[in-house]
Amino acid sequence: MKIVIASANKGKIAEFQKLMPDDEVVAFSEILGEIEIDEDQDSFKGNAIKKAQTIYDLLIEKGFTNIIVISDDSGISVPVLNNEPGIYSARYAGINASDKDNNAKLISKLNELNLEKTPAFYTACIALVYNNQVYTVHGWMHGNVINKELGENGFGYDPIFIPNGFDKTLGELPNEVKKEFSHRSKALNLANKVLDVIL
Ligand SMILES: O=P(O)(O)OP(=O)(O)OP(=O)(O)OC[C@H]1O[C@@H](n2cnc3c(O)ncnc32)[C@H](O)[C@@H]1O
Ligand SMILES: [Mg+2]
Repeated sequence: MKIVIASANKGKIAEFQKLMPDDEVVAFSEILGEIEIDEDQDSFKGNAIKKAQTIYDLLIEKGFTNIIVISDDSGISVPVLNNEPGIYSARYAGINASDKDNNAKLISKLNELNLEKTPAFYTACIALVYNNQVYTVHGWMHGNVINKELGENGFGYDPIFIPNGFDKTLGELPNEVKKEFSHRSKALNLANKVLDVIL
């Protein structure tokens, strides 16, 4: 089945392709080119719906029929920092901030509090649009963030995130390990259950 991913994040798109090996998973940019969507909603859910619906409407306008669009709005929350950066994870260190910039900002916040390590969790909201109906599901992954980057695997905050039950960061652990229990995998499992019912 052809599923259009309403994301411009290469790390996320790669994870979706690995998580759905039997489907044809296409990034929206391959069909529509580059599009900026203003993530101005106040929740992961609001932004996920906005991204999925925007791409779905553009594809319908182009004459596509019977398509499934999936978006992902996600981020990391650190309770000791009042759940920062949360929905602002992509632009924590400013608009157009790189993963390195965002990790450096989070590390500096930990250092200000003299913390080498503190609990944190990832959230992913996946919005799915099919037949002009929107469905949303969430997944979470708990662990700790540390005040140094370790490893090159994954993307985003993965080099500073140690999932519960492990003593290595997601930057050090193989991608296959993250796939087993990530916020994105858990949300996608629920999205697949929705697809089982609506298709
Ligand atoms: O909106 P799209 O186009 O999907 O791409 P994005 O990178 O802007 O994605 P978000 O708006 O959802 O922001 C998510 C932020 O949280 C980070 N993030 C989300 N999931 C992650 C994961 O599995 N591992 C590491 N960082 C993650 C990611 O690096 C971004 O900085
Ligand atoms: Mg975004």
